[in-house]
Amino acid sequence: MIAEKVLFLVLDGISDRPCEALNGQTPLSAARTPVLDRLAAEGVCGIMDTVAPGIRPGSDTSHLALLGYPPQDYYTGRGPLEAEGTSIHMTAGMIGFRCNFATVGGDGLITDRRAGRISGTGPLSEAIREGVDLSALGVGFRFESGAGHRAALALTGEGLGDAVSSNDPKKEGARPLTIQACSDDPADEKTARACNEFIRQSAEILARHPLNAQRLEEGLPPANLLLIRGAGKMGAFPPFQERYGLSGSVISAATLISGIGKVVGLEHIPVPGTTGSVDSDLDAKVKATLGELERKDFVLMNIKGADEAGHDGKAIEKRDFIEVIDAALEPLLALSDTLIVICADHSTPCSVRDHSADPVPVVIRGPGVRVDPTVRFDEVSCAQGGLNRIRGCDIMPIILDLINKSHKYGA
Ligand SMILES: O=C(O)[C@@H](CO)OP(=O)(O)O
Ligand SMILES: [Mg+2]
Repeated sequence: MIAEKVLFLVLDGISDRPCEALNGQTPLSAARTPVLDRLAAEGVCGIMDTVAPGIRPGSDTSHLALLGYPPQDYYTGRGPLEAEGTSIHMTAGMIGFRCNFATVGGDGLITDRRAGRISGTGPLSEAIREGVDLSALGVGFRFESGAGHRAALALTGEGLGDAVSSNDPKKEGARPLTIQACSDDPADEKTARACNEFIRQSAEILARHPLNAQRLEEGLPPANLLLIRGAGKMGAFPPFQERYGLSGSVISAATLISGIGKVVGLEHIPVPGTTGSVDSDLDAKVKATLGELERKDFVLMNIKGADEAGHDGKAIEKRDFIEVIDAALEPLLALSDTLIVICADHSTPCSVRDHSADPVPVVIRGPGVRVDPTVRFDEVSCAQGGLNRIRGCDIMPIILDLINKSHKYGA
């Protein structure tokens, strides 16, 4: 039997390094994961450098690589991808940015890059849309909330460049930076001016917003500053369906991933109750994925919460959420005619609180797979598996070969 459908599940940032809080185990190896282990036992396992050995990937570059769009050829910055994951559609001349709602103290130092992992920022974004005016600079904008503390900005207007820096120092306890043009090009200078003005005006609006007054009353960090990064224009992506002959959908609460899916031509299927965090409704997500597999050849599904726990340095929370994921994946065991591919997009070690280049575990289970002796889905067990060590850009060719859709190289 040959599989006709492909479920590609990315467990965002699930892999890790040994954690002190877990007696030297990783959250994945410490977690009880009967479903993932059974898939490992019935499949072929390996480890994967999603971009290349020693390269610490963003979720943007890693997902592009996993879908077979090498970032060195296709990546034009995170901003436009994140914007497309919201309701913003990036057209020629627009410059996209990823934004964080963050907290800055009275002394001007950032106290939380994610404003206490705020959610429900819709009213803040609405106030920014209504109140910020960049017309004196000849610039318009779109601004939309994403999942959690995330948002996307797109600048519109004549003569805007995308070679600008970020105001995000990437750490707490530092001052927000001034956005600079990275060249003498007046277009980059215009964008840098517009960004700094956007940040200034939005901070004034956020400072007097009732939602922040309420957060202060509740002892929560206010979302009183926007951190802006990942400037870019939209790239050109050959459609997934033309490239692989597969129709596809993307199921992800994280706007970056739904944006990447959309720009390569996957249909984005929103699932109510999913949040991109550890409180997400994973049963609803799995149900929606199974439904999509009835209609489409390929479904990309992303579960984000373990990555957030890694960024927050919470090893026990990460382990516990991995167990929640595992329980939610139980219905996948019944998919006998589907190729199931499960991996991470990068490691997010709790000790690093950011992504690392440590290779990620991968399992492929389904018809035609040469089952190897690995019986556990974790970083070390998978390293013994039959896929050995591959790169992210190898995974689509391997999938296509297993479903008999690869092109012969040679005559
Ligand atoms: O979006 C996220 O989850 C992370 C990393 O991709 O970004 P940040 O550190 O700004 O929260
Ligand atoms: Mg990621």
